[in-house]
Amino acid sequence: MVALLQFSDWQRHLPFGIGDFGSSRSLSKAFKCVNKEYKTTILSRDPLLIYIHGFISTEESELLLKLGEPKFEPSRLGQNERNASVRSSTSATLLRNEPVVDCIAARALEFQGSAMEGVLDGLQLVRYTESQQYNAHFDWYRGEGNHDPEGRRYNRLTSFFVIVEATTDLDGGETHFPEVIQSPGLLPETAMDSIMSSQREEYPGLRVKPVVGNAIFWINLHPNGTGDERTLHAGLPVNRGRKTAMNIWPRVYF
Ligand SMILES: O=C(O)CCC(=O)C(=O)O
Ligand SMILES: [Fe+2]
Repeated sequence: MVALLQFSDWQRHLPFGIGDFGSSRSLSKAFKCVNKEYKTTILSRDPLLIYIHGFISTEESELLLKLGEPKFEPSRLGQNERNASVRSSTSATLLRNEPVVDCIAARALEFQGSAMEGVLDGLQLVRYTESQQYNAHFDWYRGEGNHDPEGRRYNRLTSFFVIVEATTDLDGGETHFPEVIQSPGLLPETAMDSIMSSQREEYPGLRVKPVVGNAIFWINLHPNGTGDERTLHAGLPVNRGRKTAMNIWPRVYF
């Protein structure tokens, strides 16, 4: 069943949503936010890592690309720093109040259930072309976490990494979790083949292939709020073609 999500439903989830609210001619004004159906596969129990099949529709990915297209600029590390040897991709910040963006944000919060205060970081597209990559890193902040403009302390509780574009010639560009070993018996080989790339000795661990519309979700923090080192991950170099994805990072406040 596909139900229409009312404006008030998803607005209620996003009381303090951050992001760029700047004005735009809403490209996605005619877009209808539906409760999209998707399927899930657990890739790892601990840390929890879930693969989501069909998290966004073709219409949604096309709209996201249209919105992001004019805005790609070299990706940052943290707030302002740039270092192409660590992260050589380009990024485009997506505007909030854009129906397709808010629809996907609401879907992400609904997926994780314990939506806390519904505040999201990210909401940006990240794009890799040939030889571009993002070295192994954590999405969570070390130490005390980060502070919002009101001085409240938070960290990134979870991560959604949603593939928005993967050209037909795309080679490489897997999301690699070197510390995650596939839980024995969790998945049949055949299911794994469609999600994982074949063995690449130089990258042991979990290598998730970029497939348009699908997403990876994981939990960044231990129950006591500290960062889980096992969530270390990288965007492996794209050897050929182009990959574009969307980051969503729901926060937890302390
Ligand atoms: O490109 C990838 O596969 C991962 C990107 C990533 O981890 C990030 O943007 O934080
Ligand atoms: Fe990341």
